[in-house]
Amino acid sequence: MLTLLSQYRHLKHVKYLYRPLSVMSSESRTGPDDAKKPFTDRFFDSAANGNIEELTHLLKATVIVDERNDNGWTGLMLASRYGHANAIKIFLEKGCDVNLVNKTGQTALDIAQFWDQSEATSLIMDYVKHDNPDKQLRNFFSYNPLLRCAEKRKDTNWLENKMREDSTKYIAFCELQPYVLSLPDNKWKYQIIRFCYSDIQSCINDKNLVVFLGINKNGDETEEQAVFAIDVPDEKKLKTINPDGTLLQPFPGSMMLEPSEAGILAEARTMLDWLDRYKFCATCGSSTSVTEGGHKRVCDKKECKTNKGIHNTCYPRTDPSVIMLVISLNGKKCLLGRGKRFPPKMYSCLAGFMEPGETIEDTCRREVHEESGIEVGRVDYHSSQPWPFPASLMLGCLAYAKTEHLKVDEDELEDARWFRRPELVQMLTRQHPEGLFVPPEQAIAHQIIKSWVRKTTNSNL
Ligand SMILES: NC(=O)C1=CN([C@@H]2O[C@H](COP(=O)(O)OP(=O)(O)OC[C@H]3O[C@@H](n4cnc5c(N)ncnc54)[C@H](O)[C@@H]3O)[C@@H](O)[C@H]2O)C=CC1
Ligand SMILES: [Mg+2]
Ligand SMILES: [Mg+2]
Ligand SMILES: [Mg+2]
Ligand SMILES: [Zn+2]
Repeated sequence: MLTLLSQYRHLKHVKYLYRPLSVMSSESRTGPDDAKKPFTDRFFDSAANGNIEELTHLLKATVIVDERNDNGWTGLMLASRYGHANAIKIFLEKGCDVNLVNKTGQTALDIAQFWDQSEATSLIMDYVKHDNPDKQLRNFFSYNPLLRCAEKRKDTNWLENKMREDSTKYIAFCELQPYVLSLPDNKWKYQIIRFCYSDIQSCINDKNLVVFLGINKNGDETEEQAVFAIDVPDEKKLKTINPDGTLLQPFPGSMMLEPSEAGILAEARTMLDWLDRYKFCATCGSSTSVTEGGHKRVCDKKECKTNKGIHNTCYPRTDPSVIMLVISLNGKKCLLGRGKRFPPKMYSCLAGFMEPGETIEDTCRREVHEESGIEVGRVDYHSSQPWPFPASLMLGCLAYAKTEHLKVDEDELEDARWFRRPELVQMLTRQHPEGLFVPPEQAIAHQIIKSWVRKTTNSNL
């Protein structure tokens, strides 16, 4: 009964977010005034009314497919609400983003299901399942477009020739910060500068750290553009080659790269950091030499144990860490904490490094208990994210609490609190009355929170 009531409250709430023309007076629906309406109003009306002709016309040049109204509704959401299958097909063909949520945290699929629009529901479900396997959530820093071509790393001749080829590109780092150009009036504010061998030649010497990142396939099978990362300790050298460049700070700088650029940064930064930190053999303390295009360090002492058999100390590190959204016993709240070094008013998922011999699930249980005193039962995997500061792999999970009483670890956290769903929506959309917010969409924490908010839209206010 309680669930039914809460669904009904929710229904009223959603219903009045958008009033389509079908519930407005007939005068406003047609007539000469219609043409004078702003394009976006006409766009939302045509989506809600299933006016295919107008929709197709507006989408041709005037309105973007993912345009949103004041309540965060897209055309796809409106077409789904009123079950206009033909309009939905147009949006899907145009490549709209089915993952967007409105200000109450609902996707178009949530809306179609909630309003029992079965054709709309199956159209969107089929699209997500079959037509678009790539639509599975991918986190920022994971869109590296390069083919790593690990088999080429041992081919010294190939690598040496590639390093000098005209088509080869270098991205340069100084103190682990990439050298970038700023892009005015662009959503992604920076682009990593690509240098040719002739540009960067003067910076290459025996001491430079250079990593073969991979091949950029340009569609043409014969043209294989290799991409290398190079550490140039002196920024002035880079300035003389390209005076317009600047070094990009990790935060928030790297969040302002296009996702594919951030993917390349993730590989390059972690590799250069590892090469720089692990100069000596971890087993015998001797010096080491870089091989395999920067992907391996071998001990210079022939008799060293690491030169017999395979040793993980010769290879780059990845430190697995868990990051989890803890869900309360009744499924209506979730737990977020404030790390001591967080920006003021930011709350995020709890996180922690894995320890040897632990499963992902056990690390989640241990870290949540250490940091908040909460006991966790079931743990479900969500998604992962490379986090190149310096070498973490974030394993995102949903963790279901067995207790609710908080005992915050004051060494690590400044605060930890249970938040209800409507408050999370405000935090995700930066509309919280106290100004509280969660990390930006580039962080896996944001994506885990958002997907929980979406999934629980209809049943758990
Ligand atoms: N992508 C994202 O949304 C987020 C990423 N993170 C990352 O998750 C990672 C783990 O989170 P924390 O809460 O800091 O972990 P944590 O809760 O395990 O505590 C950190 C402490 O663990 C120890 N530690 C154990 N193994 C370590 C290792 N391999 N490297 C460094 N310190 C280690 C150190 O004493 C350190 O101070 C961090 O790298 C952090 O940057 C954290 C929150 C959000
Ligand atoms: Mg932690
Ligand atoms: Mg911890
Ligand atoms: Mg820990
Ligand atoms: Zn050694």
